[in-house]
Parts: sequence; structure tokens; C-alpha cells
Amino acid sequence: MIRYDDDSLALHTDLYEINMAYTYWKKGNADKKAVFEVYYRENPFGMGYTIFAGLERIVDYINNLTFTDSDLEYLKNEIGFEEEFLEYLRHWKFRGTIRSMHEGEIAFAEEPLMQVEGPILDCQIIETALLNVINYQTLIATKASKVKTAAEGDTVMEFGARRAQEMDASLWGARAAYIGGVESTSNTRASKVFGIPASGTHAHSLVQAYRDEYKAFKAYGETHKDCVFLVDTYDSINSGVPNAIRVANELGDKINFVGVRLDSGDLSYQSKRVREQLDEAGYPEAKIFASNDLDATTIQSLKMQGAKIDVWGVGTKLITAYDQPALGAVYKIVSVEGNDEEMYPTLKLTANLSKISTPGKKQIWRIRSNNDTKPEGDLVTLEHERPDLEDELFMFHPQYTYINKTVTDFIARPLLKEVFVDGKQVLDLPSLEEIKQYTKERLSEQYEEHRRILNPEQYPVDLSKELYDIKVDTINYYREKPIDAGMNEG
Ligand SMILES: Nc1ncnc2c1ncn2[C@@H]1O[C@H](COP(=O)(O)OP(=O)(O)OP(=O)(O)O)[C@@H](O)[C@H]1O
Ligand SMILES: O=P(O)(O)OC[C@H]1O[C@H](OP(=O)(O)OP(=O)(O)O)[C@H](O)[C@@H]1O
Ligand SMILES: O=C(O)c1cccnc1
Repeated sequence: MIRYDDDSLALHTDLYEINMAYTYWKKGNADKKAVFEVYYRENPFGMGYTIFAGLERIVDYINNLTFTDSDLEYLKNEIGFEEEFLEYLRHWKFRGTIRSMHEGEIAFAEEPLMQVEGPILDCQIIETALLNVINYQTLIATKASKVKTAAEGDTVMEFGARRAQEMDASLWGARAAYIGGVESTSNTRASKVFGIPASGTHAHSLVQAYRDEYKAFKAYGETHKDCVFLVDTYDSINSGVPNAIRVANELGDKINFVGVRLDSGDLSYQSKRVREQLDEAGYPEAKIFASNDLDATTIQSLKMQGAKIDVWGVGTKLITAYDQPALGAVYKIVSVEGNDEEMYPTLKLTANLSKISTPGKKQIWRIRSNNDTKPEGDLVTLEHERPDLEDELFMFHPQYTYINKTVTDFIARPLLKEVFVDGKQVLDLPSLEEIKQYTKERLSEQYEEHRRILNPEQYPVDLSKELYDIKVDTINYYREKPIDAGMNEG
């Protein structure tokens, strides 16, 4: 690999973004105003919600976004852009406004998680990086929430470093999983960088290296205060647990016998036997840890079987989002400046009706009754609408409009907040602990029906009447008349 001293993330983008940027610039359209929004179409893992994650990394990316000498040299020599464009990029900084949900917010399909407004060239250049970050981190935070829900409040440790899709995924995945609900990570770099509690036991290799389970546990106990012994290398019940108990007895107060870990076989059956063994030996406080290809479904099943497992170590299935490796969030232009300098709603027509985007610059409002903390649904409006100042709201399903309700005595909370205004960061970001707490509180406010991990009820995400009308008008307009977005034709 060639290393560049001035490597940057500016080229962490699909070539087509820069190709479009060049067209806008060359034709004198680089500063035309546009609004883009990030949203996804379907909640992943059969769940009823997602946990929005990735904002902190995006803020860092935007704040450090410049094309360096080696970036420009690459664009010149390998892609062949003209010198004048490269000079423009040399002095370019992101000039737009970004509005976003709070990191850790409970989010739903078909509503904007983030909105980017500004010169179209700027909006275009950042598309790939934004989607790359949000798609992965939101997916992992959501998967962690599913695993944590299955564990019914038990401690969950994130064990995925060895199985993640490379180092960045392990690092940022650990952070996302922490937001989503796990208590710790085995990845010490993630612990160091983000302040996530680190946790770890030991592997079979320690036992195999000593070629004697008792000696291995003894050596580990003599070199560590907190001890979790991995008992399944040979035979958990007949060898592993008796050896762990023997070492705990011998070392007494010199160690804190936290418990034992099971990593193979029938985890339900074994955990029940091991619980009896530990209790009989006078260690009722010692905990049983379990790992081995665990996922939300296996945890749920083990719970149903009455397994005596206290702590769950989850690696592969969590960090790789094994059952659904992509969230499918998209970045769509929803409004663009016309020749008269007015902003016009825009959308992409498609035969697949569910893929027709909703035009217009939006705000989302979480609606809850004045005397209950539980949200009744989200209302997506045009930016200027103020449902929070209304006495009554008419909410209806955007496709099945006969499903509707009138809401009174409600509180409407706007979800998109300004993070950057004209290229300057205006929002102080919360700490990771605050984000985690925020997620926990917001999730606990959701109705159980929307939170459950099997066949949840669909949470209502409705469009305001004005937004609905604009969508229908825009669809009809583009069907009849090809677009004139007011771009210079050069
Ligand atoms: N009681 C149980 N009910 C449902 N699933 C279980 C139960 N006990 C273990 N499992 C799961 O069954 C799967 C067993 O996988 P596998 O056959 O690879 O493990 P193993 O042979 O016991 O161990 P090893 O990892 O050493 O091969 C794992 O996903 C594990 O979490
Ligand atoms: O199963 P996961 O959820 O990914 O959790 C991490 C796994 O990593 C370790 O196993 P190891 O790398 O030694 O491999 P193995 O147990 O699969 O043989 C550990 O013992 C867990 O089984
Ligand atoms: O600490 C552990 O027990 C651990 C860490 C990573 C993967 N598997 C287990």
C-alpha cells in the first residue's frame, strides 16, 4: 500500500460525485442551492425501528474535509481533471447547512435522518461518506438494540473485533453497539478511543498452552484480580467447573471469582448444571457467561429454556449484522434552486411506487399526548410548517389515506436540529455516555408494540396535508412536463 503523509477523507467518495461536481462547476452551477435528505425505506432485522448513529464521525469528517496536495495530484494524473478545477477544489471547504437527528434517536423508515442544504457541489461531494457512515453505524446500533432486547436487561458484551469487516468496522461498530445497548467491548482500542468499558475473559489457547486446565486457571488467577475462567476446553461439568472452583478456593480473597464462561455445546443444559455446581460450592454470586455464535434469536430461545446465563458475549452476528448486512439508506435531492432563485421541490419518478421519494425540504415532529410520554407517531412536514403551534392535528397514512386520526392536546417535538450552518459547526455534540443514555430513555418511551423484536406493530410516519399535496402535485408536474431545474446549460 502506498502511504501518503497528507492522506485525507476527501477522496473517500464515489468517482461519480466528483464527476458531477465537475459538471456543476464547469457549467457555472456549482453554487446553485439544493437540499438533499438521508433516509432508508425499511426497518432492518424485522424490527420496528432503528437507532440513528454516525453523527459524531460525520461532524469530524466535515470539519476536516479538504483536498490535499496528494488528493489533487491523484485527480490530475489518474482521472485527468483540468488544472483550474483542481485549483477550485484546493480552496474548497464545505459551505452547507446540515440538520440531523440527535445521535442515538429512535428513527423510522421513510423519514429524513439528516438533511444537507447548500451549494449543490458541496452537497454532492459528501454523499458517499455520509451514507457509508450512517448505513453501517445505524445498522449496528440497531442490531445491538435487538440483541439487548432479547437479553431482557442482562449484560451484553461485544466480542466482534476478530470477525468484523476489517478494523474500522470493529472500531466504529463497537461504538455503535454501545449506543444500541451493549455494556462493553472486547476491543481495547475502541475502549481507549471512545471510553467504552473494556471486558474480557481468556481463550482456549491459555488452557491448551498449559496442557493442564487447573494449572492454566491457577496461573491466570495468580496474575489477575478479576477472574472469569473459560471452562469448556475439555469438559465443562466434569473438569472445567471443578478446576475453576478449586482455584477459587485456593486463592480465596486474592482473586475476585467473577464466574465462568461456556463457549460450546448445549448452553441451556450446561448453564443449569454449572449453576448448581457453583451454588453448592458456595459461590452463588459467581456469574455464568456464555458465548458461541449467539444472536438475538438464540438468546431469546435460551431465555425461554430457562438457561441460567447472566452475561452474554456476542461477536460475529452483531458486528457483521449477519442477517441483514445493509440498511439501504439513500441520499436524495428533494429541492433545487430554479432560474428565478426560488427553491423547487424535486423527485425521482419510478415504476416502483414505494421508491418515489417525497419532495421538499422537511422537518419531522414526534407527536405525543400531553399527558403521556409515549409517542403516537411522527409527522413529516415541510420545513415552514409549525404543528407545535396547532390545537389539532389530522394525521393520515401516506399510502392508505383512509387510515387517519385527529390528535388534540399533544406535544410536537422537532427531530432535525442544525449541526452546521453555512459550513460552521453550531452544535456541541453530546458525550458517548449521554448518547447511550438518550437512546435508553427514548426507547423506553416507545410502546412495547413498536419495540418488540418479533412482528412489531408499524409505527406511524405520516405526511402533513401540505407535504402530501406537494408530493402529488410534483408527481403530476413531472409526469406531464420534463424538468427545468433552472440550471445553466453553459
Ligand atoms: N440450548 C440451546 N438452544 C438453542 N441454541 C443453542 C443452545 N445451546 C447452544 N446453542 C447454539 O447452537 C449453536 C451451536 O453451534 P455449534 O454446533 O457450532 O457449536 P458447538 O459444536 O457446540 O461448539 P464449537 O463452537 O466448539 O463448534 C450455537 O449458535 C449456540 O449458540
Ligand atoms: O461466536 P461469536 O459470537 O463470534 O463470539 C466470539 C467468539 O470468538 C471466540 O471464539 P474463537 O475465535 O476462538 O473461535 P471459535 O470459538 O468459533 O472456534 C469466542 O470463544 C467466541 O466463541
Ligand atoms: O473476552 C472474551 O471472552 C472474548 C473476547 C473476544 C472474543 N471471544 C471471547
